Amino acid sequence: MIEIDDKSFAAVGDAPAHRAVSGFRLTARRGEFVAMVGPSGCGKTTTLNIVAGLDSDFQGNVTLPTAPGRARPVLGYVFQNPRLLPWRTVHENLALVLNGEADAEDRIVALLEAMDLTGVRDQYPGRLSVGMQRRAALARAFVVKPDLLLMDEPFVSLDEQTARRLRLLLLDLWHARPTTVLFVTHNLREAIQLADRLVLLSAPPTRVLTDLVIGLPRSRRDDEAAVEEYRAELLGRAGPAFELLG
Ligand SMILES: Nc1ncnc2c1ncn2[C@@H]1O[C@H](COP(=O)(O)OP(=O)(O)OP(=O)(O)O)[C@@H](O)[C@H]1O
Repeated sequence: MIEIDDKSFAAVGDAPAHRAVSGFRLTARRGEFVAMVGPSGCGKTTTLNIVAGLDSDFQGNVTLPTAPGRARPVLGYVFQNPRLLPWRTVHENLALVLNGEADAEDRIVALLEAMDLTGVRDQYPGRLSVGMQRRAALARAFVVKPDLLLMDEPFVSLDEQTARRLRLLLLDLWHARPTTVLFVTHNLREAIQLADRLVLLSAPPTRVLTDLVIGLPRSRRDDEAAVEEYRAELLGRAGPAFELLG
C-alpha cells in the first residue's frame, strides 16, 4: 500500500521549491503486475524511490508485502541503466545480492540458464551486448526472490526487437517466480502487454488519475493486434489524460 500525501523538493540555486507528489494512493494485491504510466517528469521515479525506501523525506505511509518467514520485505529494483558492477563477472553480480543462502548457487545457475547467460557467466559486463546486460539485471532482480519488484523504465531506449524479447523474458520469469511488480513506463503498449493493472499518473504533483484492470487474457503477450486494439479503445474513451501518451 502506497500513500504519499506530500513529497516536495526544496529550492536549489535558481530552481524553486516544488511539490512532486501529492495525494497519491495505490494498493496492489500480492502477486499483481501493476504498470504506472505517466508523462515525463511527472514523478514516477520519485514515487518508486519512496517505495524502495531510498527517500524517506515525505509525508505518508508505505506498507510493503513480506513473505512468511522473512523479518522484512525483500525488494528487487531494475533501473533504466542495468547498473551492473563492471569489475565483477555476471555470476559475481548475482552472487553479491545474495546473503549466503544455502540454495544461492542453485538459484544463480537457474536464472542464468533462464536468461540464456550461462555461456557468459564469467564475463565482465563491459564485454556483453546491451541486451545481455539487461538480461543480467533482470536475473539479479529475481535471484533475491523479491516480495516486491520495482522496475523503472527498464526497456527504454532499446531497439524494438531487444525490448520485445526482454518483455517476453520478464513475463516468463514472473510466471515462474511470482512476485508483486510495480513497473513504470511511458509506453502504453508495453504496459498493456505486461500488466494486470494500469495506473495512469497525472502531471506533477503526481497522483493516480485512472486505475483499471486490463481486460485482456494473458495470451496477449503474443497478440500484438489485441494490444493495439485495446490501446486504441483506451485512448478513445479515456479522454485528455491519455492523449498525453500518444
Ligand atoms: N533531487 C531532486 N531535487 C529537485 N527536484 C527533483 C529531484 N528529483 C526529481 N525532481 C523533480 O521532481 C519531478 C519528478 O521527477 P521524476 O524523476 O520523479 O519524474 P519521472 O516521471 O520519473 O520522469 P521521467 O519520466 O522523465 O524519468 C521533476 O520535476 C523533477 O525535476
